[in-house]
Amino acid sequence: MDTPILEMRGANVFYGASQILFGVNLAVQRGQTMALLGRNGAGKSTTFKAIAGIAPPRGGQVLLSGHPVSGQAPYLVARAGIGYVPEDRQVFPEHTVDDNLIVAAKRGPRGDRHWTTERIYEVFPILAGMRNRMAGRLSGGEQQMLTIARTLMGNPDILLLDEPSEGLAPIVVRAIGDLIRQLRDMGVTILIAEQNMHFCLGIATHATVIDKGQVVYSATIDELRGNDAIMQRYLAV
Ligand SMILES: Nc1ncnc2c1ncn2[C@@H]1O[C@H](COP(=O)(O)OP(=O)(O)OP(=O)(O)O)[C@@H](O)[C@H]1O
Repeated sequence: MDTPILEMRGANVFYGASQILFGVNLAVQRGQTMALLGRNGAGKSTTFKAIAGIAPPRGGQVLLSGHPVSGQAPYLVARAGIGYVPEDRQVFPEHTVDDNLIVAAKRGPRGDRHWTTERIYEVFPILAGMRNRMAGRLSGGEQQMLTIARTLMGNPDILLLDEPSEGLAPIVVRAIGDLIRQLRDMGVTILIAEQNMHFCLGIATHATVIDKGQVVYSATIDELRGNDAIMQRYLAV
């Protein structure tokens, strides 16, 4: 197998004295859409924070294309190629959609500039029609699209999406799902944390299941779909 774009090896993460992650291993290959699934409180967001450098592991490593990034400040991790979209949608509310995108524009880790505002507007036509609108006036779903678009403007090697469907109406969840599928089909490498397994079944190529801070299963999405025992036990379907 090729060197994974993103690898977490034996990560132990603590908040103060409480250990939250216990030796988490995770590997995402180029072009995969990996779902990190688990119940509320299982440790999905903490895994993302550990990767992004916000909650650095006390043991273990995070590697990007084989190079260690753990221990680096979050802005350096971002610059190395990890595009993290946190759960709370962070847009600049008093700035236009266009400005939100422009301020996020950055060459990728190897100087590539694949994502431009023009390219974003082709892939996110809904944002194109709102380019002069204040971001704070967008709906929750539109803000979610804008945060994903802004992160792509940094030309990352991998996109980390933390619960992109959370708090959105079913029709909006479908639109976000279509968008992520489109990015997947364009070859964008994605790691997506979700409680909503059904959302991920139609999007992801691979799945890793986390429970009480430990990885309990990792396989292709089709294998997960055929494994009732895992779904019943850890995903409460
Ligand atoms: N800042 C913090 N301080 C202490 N404990 C925390 C903190 N943030 C999260 N936790 C605890 O860590 C555990 C894992 O939380 P985490 O947010 O990673 O789970 P999650 O799988 O992302 O769930 P959710 O879907 O609720 O976000 C939970 O028990 C949570 O209460």
